[in-house]
Amino acid sequence: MSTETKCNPDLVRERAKCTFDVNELINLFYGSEKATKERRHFEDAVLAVKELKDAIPEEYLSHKERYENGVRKATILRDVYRDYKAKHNRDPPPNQITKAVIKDISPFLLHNGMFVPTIAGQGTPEQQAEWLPKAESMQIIGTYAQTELGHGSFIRGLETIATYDPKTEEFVLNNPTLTSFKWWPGGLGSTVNHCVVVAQLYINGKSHGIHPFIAQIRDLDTHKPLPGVKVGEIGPKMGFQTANNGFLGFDNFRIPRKNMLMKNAQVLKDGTFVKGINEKLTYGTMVMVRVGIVGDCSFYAALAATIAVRYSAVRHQSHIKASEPEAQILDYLTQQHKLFIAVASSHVYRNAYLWMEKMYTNVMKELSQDKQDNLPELHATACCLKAVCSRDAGSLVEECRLACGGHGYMASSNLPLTYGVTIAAVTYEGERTVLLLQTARYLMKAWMAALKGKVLSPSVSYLLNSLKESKKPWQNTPEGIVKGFQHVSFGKVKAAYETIQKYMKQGKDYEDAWNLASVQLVKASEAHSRAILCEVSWEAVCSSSASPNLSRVLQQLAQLYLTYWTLETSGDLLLYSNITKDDLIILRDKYEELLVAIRPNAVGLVDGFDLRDEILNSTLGSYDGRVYERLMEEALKSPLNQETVNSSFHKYLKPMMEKAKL
Ligand SMILES: CCCCCCCCCCCCCCC/C=C/C(=O)SCCNC(=O)CCNC(=O)[C@H](O)C(C)(C)COP(=O)(O)OP(=O)(O)OC[C@H]1O[C@@H](n2cnc3c(N)ncnc32)[C@H](O)[C@@H]1OP(=O)(O)O
Ligand SMILES: Cc1cc2nc3c(=O)[nH]c(=O)nc-3n(C[C@H](O)[C@H](O)[C@H](O)COP(=O)(O)OP(=O)(O)OC[C@H]3O[C@@H](n4cnc5c(N)ncnc54)[C@H](O)[C@@H]3O)c2cc1C
Repeated sequence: MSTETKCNPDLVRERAKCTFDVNELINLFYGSEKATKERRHFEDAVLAVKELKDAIPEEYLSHKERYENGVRKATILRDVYRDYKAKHNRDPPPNQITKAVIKDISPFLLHNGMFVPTIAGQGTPEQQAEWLPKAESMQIIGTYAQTELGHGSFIRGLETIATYDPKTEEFVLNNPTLTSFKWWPGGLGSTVNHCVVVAQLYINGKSHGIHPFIAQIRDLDTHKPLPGVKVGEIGPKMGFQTANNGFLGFDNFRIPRKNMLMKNAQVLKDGTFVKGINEKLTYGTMVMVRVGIVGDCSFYAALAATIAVRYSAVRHQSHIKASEPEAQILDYLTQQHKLFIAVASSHVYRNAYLWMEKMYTNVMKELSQDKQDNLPELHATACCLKAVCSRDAGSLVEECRLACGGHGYMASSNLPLTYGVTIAAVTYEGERTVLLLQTARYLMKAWMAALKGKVLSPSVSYLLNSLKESKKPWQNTPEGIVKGFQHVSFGKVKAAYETIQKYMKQGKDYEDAWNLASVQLVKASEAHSRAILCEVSWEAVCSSSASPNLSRVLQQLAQLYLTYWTLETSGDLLLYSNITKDDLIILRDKYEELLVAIRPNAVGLVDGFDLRDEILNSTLGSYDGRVYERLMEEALKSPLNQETVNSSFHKYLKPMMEKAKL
């Protein structure tokens, strides 16, 4: 982090007021002092590589140049990772330094994030031994090719076909229609030479559902598409410009039998199909990534909050009192209302991620012992938390951007790009509504079990408690609010269930009744997610090892999250819990008191995310607060400022002006 010598005086004053030790917060957020040290050490090593610095901002490059620059930097970054591993005999610590280097999305994201994990998770030990060393050392580069032009959400409807030919012991891959073309996979455009292709398996004319296959699609020397492969890039998007998303189609393209990833289902030499213990295990990589996305949401909320809070401390505009100098915009309560929820939410998502990671690890361990009891709970929880956190995080980033006024609209603030990247997660790895409806299936089953008095899984056991406790009076405490959200979820689950029953009594079949109740079902899933987020984050804060000074502030943040959402969803609470109008008025006042209480620590709290200037990549958010100087410095980098008179003056403007004289 930079020293404070050249710091903006407002930021110096803000840091002096902080009531807790920022380093303690950093160490708590990232796990330990050791973890902080190692992460910073690795970040230093990356940032020391001169070739990773951009000569001009990426926004001035063409689509093609931007991609090429992304690949260039991704390969250098990969060397730094490899060298670190060789020197320390372990992977680099978790870090976000790729953001300081690639800025947008790495063309290798899908290689590291899904190609390698799919081989590890879906391959037999022999398949892992064949492909993992090559993939991990980047002798081969891959992606995860599942989505097609015609189908993304409903993956049983995928049209890519893998037909088994027992004579040659090969699968023949085909994309028979335009809609069957793979569309979206990151890196597919021009980077990868391999992919995991998800395709419908046919043996002797019989369909056996979708399965993952490894296909080499480009020559390793020339990088030309292999015969029978049509591949390309899909063009510019809202973000993800350097992710190199692509399309892919096969025409009678043959791969050996051993290229079907066979940890779950298998195809024997003679074409016998052997079912796996659970066909949904084929969806395993998606579950893992959904868990990871909750962690990403914490990062993006922290990044946007750091930029907007620091900027708001430096920016002065208008007066609170006419007799006083222009106020820091951070002193306006409305500004605090916009920003502090982003700071609080980052902590909430972080705690939810750590909680989900534990659940994921436990279930993976159980699956390795052929125990699947907790898989449905993992799937349902990962679906709804991914759906709710990604949408909330996108809205928080946008609110932070708006809170920076006009300057938030500048690319150099890094808030527009951050919004584009954050909001993509609402769609990828399972579209929001579709995932919430998956959770709703689980909630309906849990509700039916609750009605029968059965024991429920931990994440839904509150449904049983709520059945018993619904008449207890409301309590205006954090624990009481958590219970309140559980009552809302309980009420919405019950209402959705009863709506389905109502339609069925009217003669509708279950599927139609489900569709007619689906707005309520989605809302029930959202309420369930909110109840989990509130409970998990409050418990994490209560059980944290923080010092009293830090603990006080973390509790304020957690309470801010609870009261913010109580006030946002007060209608639901009035409907489904025993909260009263008077309770809500008390909580409204409490919320405003919390904003005021957090205000002196706002800059300390975002410093506690420990995001370096290079990661923030923002004129508005740097540690030293030199906002106006950086805005001007960045503007001067515009190619239009590299010449006094642009040629368009002579070509167009002058002729136009002269014509106008005639
Ligand atoms: C912990 C460590 C974390 C480390 C993190 C690392 C992170 C790395 C980051 C990397 C970033 C990567 C960037 C990603 C870029 C984007 C990539 C992509 O988008 S890839 C494509 C993603 N596509 C999707 O997500 C598709 C969404 N659709 C589906 O998943 C499915 O079609 C569906 C689940 C919506 C429906 O499937 P279907 O087979 O039709 O099932 P049913 O609805 O009929 O349900 C039947 C039954 O199955 C259960 N089920 C469904 N899925 C699962 C599952 N994954 N696991 C367990 N069980 C599952 C479902 O609940 C039903 O159960 P039932 O008891 O019958 O109700
Ligand atoms: C930036 C980005 C990167 C991506 N990277 C990859 C990748 O690397 N590999 C890959 O394979 N894919 C990738 N994808 C694709 C992504 O996984 C899909 O776009 C996503 O799963 C959504 O599917 P869809 O586009 O078919 O949306 P659709 O399902 O067509 O959604 C359109 C609308 O229909 C609604 N809808 C659909 N089904 C239902 C239903 N059953 N009930 C109610 N409403 C429904 C949705 O709610 C939504 O409102 C990426 C996508 C993006 C945006």
